[in-house]
Amino acid sequence: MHNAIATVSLRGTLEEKLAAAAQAGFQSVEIFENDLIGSALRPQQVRRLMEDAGLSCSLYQPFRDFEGMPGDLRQRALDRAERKFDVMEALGTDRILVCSNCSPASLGDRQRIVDDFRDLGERAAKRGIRVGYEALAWGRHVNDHRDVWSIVKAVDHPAIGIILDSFHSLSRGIPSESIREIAGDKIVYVQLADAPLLDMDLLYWSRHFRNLPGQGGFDLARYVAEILRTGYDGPLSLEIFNDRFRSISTKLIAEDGHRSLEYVRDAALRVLGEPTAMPAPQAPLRAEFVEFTAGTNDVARLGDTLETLGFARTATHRTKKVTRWRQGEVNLVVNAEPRGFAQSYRIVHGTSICAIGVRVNDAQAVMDRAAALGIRAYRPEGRPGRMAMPALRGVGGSLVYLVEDAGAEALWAREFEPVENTEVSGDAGVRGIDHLAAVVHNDEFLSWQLYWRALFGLEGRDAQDVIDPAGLVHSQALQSPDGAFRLTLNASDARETLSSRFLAQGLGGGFQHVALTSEDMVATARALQARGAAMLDVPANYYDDLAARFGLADDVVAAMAEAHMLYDEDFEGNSYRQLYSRAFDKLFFFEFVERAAAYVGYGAANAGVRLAAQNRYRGATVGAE
Ligand SMILES: O=C(O)c1ccc(O)c(O)c1
Ligand SMILES: [Mg+2]
Repeated sequence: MHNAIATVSLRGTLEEKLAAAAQAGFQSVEIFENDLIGSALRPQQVRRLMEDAGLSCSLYQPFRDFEGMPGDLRQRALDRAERKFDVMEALGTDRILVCSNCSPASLGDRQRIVDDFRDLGERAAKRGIRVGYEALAWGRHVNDHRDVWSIVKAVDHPAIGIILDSFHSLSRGIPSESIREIAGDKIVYVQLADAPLLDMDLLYWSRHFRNLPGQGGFDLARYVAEILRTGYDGPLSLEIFNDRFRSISTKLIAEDGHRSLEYVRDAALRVLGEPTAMPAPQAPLRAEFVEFTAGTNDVARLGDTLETLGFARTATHRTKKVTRWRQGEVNLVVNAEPRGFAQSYRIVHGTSICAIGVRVNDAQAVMDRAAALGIRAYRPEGRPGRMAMPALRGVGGSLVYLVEDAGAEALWAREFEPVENTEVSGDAGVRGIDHLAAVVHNDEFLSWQLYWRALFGLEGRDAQDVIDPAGLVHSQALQSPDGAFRLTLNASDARETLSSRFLAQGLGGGFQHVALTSEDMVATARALQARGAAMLDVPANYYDDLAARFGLADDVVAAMAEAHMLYDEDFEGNSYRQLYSRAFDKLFFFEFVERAAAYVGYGAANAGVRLAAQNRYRGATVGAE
């Protein structure tokens, strides 16, 4: 059992694809026919390249429109197969994929199909080749792996078996339990792909939208578990047709691909209750802190902003220029160190969120799982000094610190000296952190989903397309199963959306806002107003529409308008109330939310209104207009 990847999954020349696959740790590749045909390298040269890189060739594919051809076309198909066997010999592979026939000329007659495969099996056996038959979801007569299995059984030839491809099975909703019928030694090869759940023509969906296990909506853990249950121990291979993958970093996709296979194998073994090579994913218990990096000139200004939002400076770091701000259970850390990670991050991104801390039960187990998934730990370069807690590389170069639950309070006490006589003039009613929102490059949007899902077992919730006045923004929410830790990822191809401006101004992806919980949004709004917090204006039209949509009483709507509050309700009447602060240097802002326990969204219906409001402040600075 090893990790493989089809060359079609990666961008670049065949040489680049092979180099990236080897570098990322794959043991073998599927040579996709078009990649060979378009290459200046002869098959023998490709073989040498693979050997030099430590790769084997586990499959040649696809061989199209073979079975059930009428008249002369039948012999032509068999002759064509012999030519491909020659190529395979030169490439050094003994497995070929025959995908089910899509030709309008093909006949669906079962006996003919069985006879054709028996003929092909005889020819393949003479050359030491195994043929795998794959049901394309849009095959003309055969489009279901259960049909393929019944044909393979009828052919009953040692050189003929089945190839399973998760996309074709799961896009048609074929139950994974059906794999139990298949004999493990008749599975010639396994291809894996995930995909977003779209209501779309199967061929178009498959050719453009496949993605890596852990990036889409299929239950691949169960699919792979059923395959392992048959005793199959051949390669698990990625076959990803994705428009974006064709244009973005080969290295990124190869590395993410390898991670996705480690992740899905681990998840499948867990489904089976079998031992695995890495610790189980641990969902964060909560976001423990958010760390801001601020230059000396910005520290006071940021502090003033935090005070208007109801935070109090409660402690200073014992040895560093770092302060701890609190409100309710929320910890914000402001790092003004003149050297080190926070300072480096500040040089690149400006005063911004440079790290988050997540509370977990067992930090070492998270670090071990990260290592098994190829996620890099952070270790300060050149300054091997003590680190208060372990950290991992996260979005856009920011860090994810791990705070162990059992020692969390002791850690704070050890690192920070309480500030005496803090003037606490009441807060804004904030209790905790509802969610963190990150903006990432569109090219890395799927990469970050995989990171959080594979490492922490977060679950993907509804994807939303949000309308910014300057273009479309894709948003994907991820959360721990119990909702105690929530994250949204946002990305946009349009050049001037708020997300894209954040990326341009901050030179890369990162956390853009922190959503804080309140149990009484009206009181929070009043407290914020009293403290002089700069809040986002919401247009009157919004409130007219709100009254109409939810049938709210005039005085309720008037109170919301007065508070600049956004409101949403799900179909069961569970409510969500939101307020937004103005952005600090246009780089980050705060949201305040009051979430009914059963409300699972993020006020997507309000996002367009919020983005339009933020768009109106373009060019202006807080307090200047
Ligand atoms: O889209 C296709 O034609 C195609 C070809 C080969 C495959 O293995 C596959 O899954 C799809
Ligand atoms: Mg396939």
